[in-house]
Amino acid sequence: MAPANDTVYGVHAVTDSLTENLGNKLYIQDDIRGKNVDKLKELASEKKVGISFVSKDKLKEMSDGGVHQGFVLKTSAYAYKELSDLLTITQELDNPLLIIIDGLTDPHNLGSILRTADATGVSGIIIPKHRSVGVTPVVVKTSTGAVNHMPIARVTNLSQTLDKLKAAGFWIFGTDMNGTPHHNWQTQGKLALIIGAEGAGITPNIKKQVDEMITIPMVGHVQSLNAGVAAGILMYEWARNFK
Ligand SMILES: C[S@@+](CC[C@H](N)C(=O)[O-])C[C@H]1O[C@@H](n2cnc3c(N)ncnc32)[C@H](O)[C@@H]1O
Repeated sequence: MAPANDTVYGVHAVTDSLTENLGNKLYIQDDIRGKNVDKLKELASEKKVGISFVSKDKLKEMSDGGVHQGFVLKTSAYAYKELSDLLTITQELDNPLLIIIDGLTDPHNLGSILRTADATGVSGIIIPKHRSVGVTPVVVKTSTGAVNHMPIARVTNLSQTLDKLKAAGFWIFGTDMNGTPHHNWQTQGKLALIIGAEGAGITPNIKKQVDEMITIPMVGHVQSLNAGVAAGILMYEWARNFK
């Protein structure tokens, strides 16, 4: 089941959907210029959404005759789960692992995390609505189908989500370069593991809420691992205790 494509059009709707990381492809009327074009081109590029320039008639057809103002966006209509669904799924499990994504923007990294999550028996993924990639066609493709088997919840407030997970008995683990070596990670119980953004890592206020930081020791010259690779190593570290 690939995410169905929906269409939104008009400057405001397109801006909102792009900002919410729901855009798949932006279509711009080929003969218009101005600050809206510049703004939406910049936003699409920031969100890694492709752009095509098409005729006014083509846009009219795509928007079903609606007032498109020169902009049509194809969006992902992936059916996200609620946090409560993930809590229900994990309720009866002794040692579930949830992966929490804090600000990843590269769809290849999210797709790769979904693929390994499925392979290792992770119970679900939590991604923030803002400042993070959602389930786009690239994510679907990179996950090689895992997206269809992995419950993914999108949450508005990651900090409140961590509070709810703690109240449900989860231990919250963060990941960076200054924590407990991953081979000493105590993986019994209900676990949630946070993976940080490609550039900045885990946001400081989220770090304050974790029970413990976990590190994959490194001996070479680079500062950190790719987020998808780090997540993969840690999911296998967790899985080897239970599978
Ligand atoms: C490219 S790293 C971000 C590096 C960032 N400058 C920092 O200081 O955290 C992206 C994410 O991958 C994970 N990661 C990368 N290398 C890691 C390592 N050696 N140990 C644990 N997690 C790691 C963390 O979740 C990190 O937030």
